[in-house]
Amino acid sequence: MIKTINLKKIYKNEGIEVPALKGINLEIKDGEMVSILGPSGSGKSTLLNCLSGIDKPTEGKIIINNVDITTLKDDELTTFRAKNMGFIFQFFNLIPVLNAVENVELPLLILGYNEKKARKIAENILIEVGLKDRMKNFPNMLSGGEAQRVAIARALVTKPKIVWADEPTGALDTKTGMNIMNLIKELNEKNNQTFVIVTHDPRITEYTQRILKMDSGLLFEQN
Ligand SMILES: Nc1ncnc2c1ncn2[C@@H]1O[C@H](COP(=O)(O)OP(=O)(O)OP(=O)(O)O)[C@@H](O)[C@H]1O
Repeated sequence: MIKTINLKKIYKNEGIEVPALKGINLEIKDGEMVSILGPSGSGKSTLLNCLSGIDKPTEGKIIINNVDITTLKDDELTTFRAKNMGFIFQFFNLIPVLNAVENVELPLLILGYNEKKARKIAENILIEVGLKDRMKNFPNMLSGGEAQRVAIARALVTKPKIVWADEPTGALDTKTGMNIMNLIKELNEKNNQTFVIVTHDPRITEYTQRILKMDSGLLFEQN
């Protein structure tokens, strides 16, 4: 379970304070697929960055699988994230000098899997996302939809309990975006992983079980 207690984030820049999160209390159950919807500047990315340990909150607790991640030391947090979390970004964030299968196997190599085993697992997951014939393509030889499938495969390859997605369809045309959402939904149902998807696009929320609406650093829940 993911739980926050009175989560606050205040950015401080040259003496100016910007309160981006003003006390967020949320609970997301294991296996849930949730969207966080809100206008530009409402704090969605800040919330996702705090929940996923990319950024540190100013105040409050973030409890993930019974661990308050705000109390972890940097190296403990890095290990916790590598073991428990996967990330999907708007612009895919693939490594340009690695081909598709090399991008996907990288998280496994970082976790210490041997090369043969990592390659096999990466190939299987690329088949699962429909990219059997694109394994050796470099990112610049993939369409946007294919690149996002590779990124999804990379996010899921370590079988994380939680997958964070920041505008996963933001750089794609509508049809490709909907295909990606169908794939994410299918994987969520099959693997019972928690998906938290940040978006400003209400169409994306139709794929999720629950919508958490944000405005001005606060959360308004909707079922
Ligand atoms: N590094 C920063 N320093 C100062 N203020 C920041 C910083 N990052 C974000 N903010 C401010 O915090 C608020 C929330 O920003 P955030 O990026 O979380 O919103 P968002 O809902 O994700 O917006 P968008 O949909 O446009 O990405 C905004 O007012 C923004 O200007």
